Amino acid sequence: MIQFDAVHKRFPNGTTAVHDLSLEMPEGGVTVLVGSSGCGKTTTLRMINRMVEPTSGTIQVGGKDVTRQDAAELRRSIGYVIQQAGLFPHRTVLDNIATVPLLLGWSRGRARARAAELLETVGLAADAGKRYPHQLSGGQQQRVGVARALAADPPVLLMDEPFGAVDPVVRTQLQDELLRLQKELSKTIVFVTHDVDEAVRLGDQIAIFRTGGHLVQCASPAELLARPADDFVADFLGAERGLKLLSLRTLADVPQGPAPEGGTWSLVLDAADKPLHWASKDTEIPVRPLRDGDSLLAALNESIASPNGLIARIDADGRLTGVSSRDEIHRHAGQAHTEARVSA
Ligand SMILES: Nc1ncnc2c1ncn2[C@@H]1O[C@H](COP(=O)(O)OP(=O)(O)OP(=O)(O)O)[C@@H](O)[C@H]1O
Repeated sequence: MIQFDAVHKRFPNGTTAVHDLSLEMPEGGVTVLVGSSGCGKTTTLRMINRMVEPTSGTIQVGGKDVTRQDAAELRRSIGYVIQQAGLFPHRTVLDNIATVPLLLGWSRGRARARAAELLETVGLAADAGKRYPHQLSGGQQQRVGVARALAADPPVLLMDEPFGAVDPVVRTQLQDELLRLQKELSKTIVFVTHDVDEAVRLGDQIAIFRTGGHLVQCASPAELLARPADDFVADFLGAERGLKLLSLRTLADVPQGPAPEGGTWSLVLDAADKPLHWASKDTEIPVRPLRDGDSLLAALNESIASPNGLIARIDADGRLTGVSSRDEIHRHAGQAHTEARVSA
């Protein structure tokens, strides 16, 4: 666990970057720091590994005051990922990943074997290890950045806008990868972003800051979306925060029935029972079938796009299990909102 107690940071030029911050970041969870530009997110992050020293207050990692530890040693025990990966341009990918293990005194062979293993963990082909950073795409470089941060298996990872410089499709892939990795590794992650959707997707808790380094609210995504503490938080989350809340709920509880027969639209399946499209007498409309783990938001979206308001549901193998109606999805969406408001 990372614990901030009454932490204040004032830079020599008089700027207060962080104001009286008390915050707990739970072990094995993802804490996302969001807020407008200049509100103190990066400063907060960098105080954890002592790249910035607090003016007053205490920060503990795993129960130990960071200011009582050797700064270089502390940094080696905490993974750090930044925007555009920050890789060493003249070292191969493998050597980049092996940096911290080598600093920790591992043998070259062991460090390289670990680096090769991590390449696979972050979804890169083995031959990427021999290349130099500029020979990789932005998304691949970010993956190397994550691998490098994980190399010495640190319990804590600090990630400062790690996916800020890649296009939206790659960004979603990198978020998926991080969620997959986190399921396996359960690191204590502190993640800075400007993007509310990214925060909602990745965070176990989200801390919202406003200018002057003031923490306004820290809560789970569902709690925050259902009960923003004030207008600043509500505005920050955006007008569609109701829809964002639906992105956190799955389709699993929405009932399903058999696909209709004999109506205007019928669902056409292939030989393996996989939905292909909706068909009427003279038109075919594409279908995007959904699984139980897909979100209510995706279901609502698909039910609006569907010509008869029905969505096709499939199992893990892609076979049709049934259909659900727009009304049913709508009813569950409303229920999800009420529950979130009551339990928040
Ligand atoms: N070394 C420094 N000296 C003086 N002021 C600084 C220094 N570093 C940051 N600041 C100021 O402290 C405030 C907080 O900066 P910080 O980088 O933590 O904000 P941020 O929320 O991460 O911003 P962004 O989202 O734009 O990256 C800003 O006003 C910034 O200008």
